[in-house]
Amino acid sequence: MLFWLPQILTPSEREQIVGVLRSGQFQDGKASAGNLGRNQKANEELDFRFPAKAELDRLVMAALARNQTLDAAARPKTITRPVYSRYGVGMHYGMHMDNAVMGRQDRMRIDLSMTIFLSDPDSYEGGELSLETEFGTKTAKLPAGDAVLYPTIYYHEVKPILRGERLAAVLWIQSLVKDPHQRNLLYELSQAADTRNREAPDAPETKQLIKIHMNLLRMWAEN
Ligand SMILES: O=C(O)CCC(=O)C(=O)O
Ligand SMILES: [Fe+2]
Repeated sequence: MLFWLPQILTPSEREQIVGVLRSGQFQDGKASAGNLGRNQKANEELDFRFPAKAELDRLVMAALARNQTLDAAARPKTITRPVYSRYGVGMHYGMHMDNAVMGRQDRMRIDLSMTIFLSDPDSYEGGELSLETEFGTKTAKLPAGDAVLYPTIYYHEVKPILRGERLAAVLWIQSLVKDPHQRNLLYELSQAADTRNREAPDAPETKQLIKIHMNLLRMWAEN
């Protein structure tokens, strides 16, 4: 399941990030690519040593932490720091698989990938994120401040930029629930439980839904 998370960043947060990126030091994205992605990757990324990056990371992490859809859809255990990428005209990231495991000392399994779109989609041409799913090719080119969240099980690419510039923040998540199917069932169940809890908080089936949701999550969550 692919999730569209509208306005995960407020307009002012997005502007703050873009403002810092305007004066940022970028380096060749190949530096951070795994072996699998290096040849496909033609973009630039904010230097991880750039002093203002820590402040941006805090801002993004706080935005992720308050997003309830993300919590229900991903059940995050660990979230990487964001990579801030810049694609100018002609840049792209060809078809690749993201690494299944990241980190050196603190290794984490990668279950979900996320792109937060930072540029107004009208300001650049091309630059769609395109995913090869079991339901065919799905593309995302979202309004600035919106994010797409997807299980890291698909080949995907960023199409070449034909005009303008595409800024994005990308990050990866280890979930408490590693099986995408179980995660999706829990997401739907939490939706149903929330809806019934709003409509009929005292109904017996509301209690039942909440109980099943909690106990399935307990059964499937691994720490
Ligand atoms: O920028 C994007 O939308 C995705 C980038 C990507 O696939 C990656 O960094 O692995
Ligand atoms: Fe990727």
